[in-house]
Amino acid sequence: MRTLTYSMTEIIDGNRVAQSIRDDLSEAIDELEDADVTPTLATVLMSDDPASETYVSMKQDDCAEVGIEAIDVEIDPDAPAEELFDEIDRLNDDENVNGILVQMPVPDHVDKQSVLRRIDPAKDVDGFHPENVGRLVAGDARYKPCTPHGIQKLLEDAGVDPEGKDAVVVGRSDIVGKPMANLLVQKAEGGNATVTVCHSRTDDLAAKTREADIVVAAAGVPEMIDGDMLTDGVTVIDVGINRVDADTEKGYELVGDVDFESAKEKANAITPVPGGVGPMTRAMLLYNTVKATGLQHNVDVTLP
Ligand SMILES: Nc1nc(=O)c2c([nH]1)NC[C@@H]1CN(c3ccc(C(=O)N[C@@H](CCC(=O)O)C(=O)O)cc3)C=[N+]21
Repeated sequence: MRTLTYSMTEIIDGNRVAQSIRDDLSEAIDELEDADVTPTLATVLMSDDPASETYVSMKQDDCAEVGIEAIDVEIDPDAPAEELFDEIDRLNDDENVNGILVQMPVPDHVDKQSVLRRIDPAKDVDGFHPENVGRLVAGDARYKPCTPHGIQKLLEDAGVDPEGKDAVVVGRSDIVGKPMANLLVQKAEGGNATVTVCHSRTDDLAAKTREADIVVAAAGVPEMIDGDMLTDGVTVIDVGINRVDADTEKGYELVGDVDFESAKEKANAITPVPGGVGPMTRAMLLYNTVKATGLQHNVDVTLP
């Protein structure tokens, strides 16, 4: 008897999952409207980097789609840091503003940690303020950082429960790697994994990733994880959004931290770039903005 085996790899559609989050946010937004409150997000851009400009404008479009009011603040990247701090203070004091996002990176002459500390933690919809980081680590998160939270939603959608699994996070950034590892290890839904955090000083990365049931690639190095570094049946989450020069209309193409074609041969499920994690990051920003608005106005909102 011959056994025919074949495997189907699920391509996890971040655009679809993000759309369903946006749709499901309408319930909470209606509940806020019933209380005469329109959730409002202020984005602050102090950069002329085209990628940053693109991301901020996408966030504004997302807000318009779901009925969140967007306030768009731009600061000359050559202006003194005080100008940014004054703007943050003004937004902190503005009762109509529920969420504040200062697009990273800020210019070199602006101290990033001071920016993160300056934002009212109640309006810190990125979840980057030390108070919110502390609460996350303590297992009492208020605003989960958008990218790791979005990844939890993608895993859930793909039917991958991290509980009991070996998860390898590649990258130790404050905005993705560290909070991702924290969420995956926590004794909570979407957590309970055994987590290894790898980074640029890791000895024999491939030996670690080959042991993983779930790999989250967030190192910011184009296509650094390939199929040879993975085991059969792995779930691969690619956080990379590297712009590499290419002969396209825009002059670049987006490449993940994962070599998609070879990784797909091993994976049971994998996120593409674009159309994977990126749209989820934006959807969870809307989620946090709605959550923030509910908290600030004592409205018990129904979140997806
Ligand atoms: N305070 C702050 N908060 C952030 O959340 C933040 C930040 N600063 N600085 C930069 C990074 C990057 N980031 C992205 C979000 C969505 C996409 C995204 O939607 N990407 C699309 C494609 C985008 C394109 O076509 O260029 C996709 O992957 O399908 C990308 C990148 C948020 N960030």
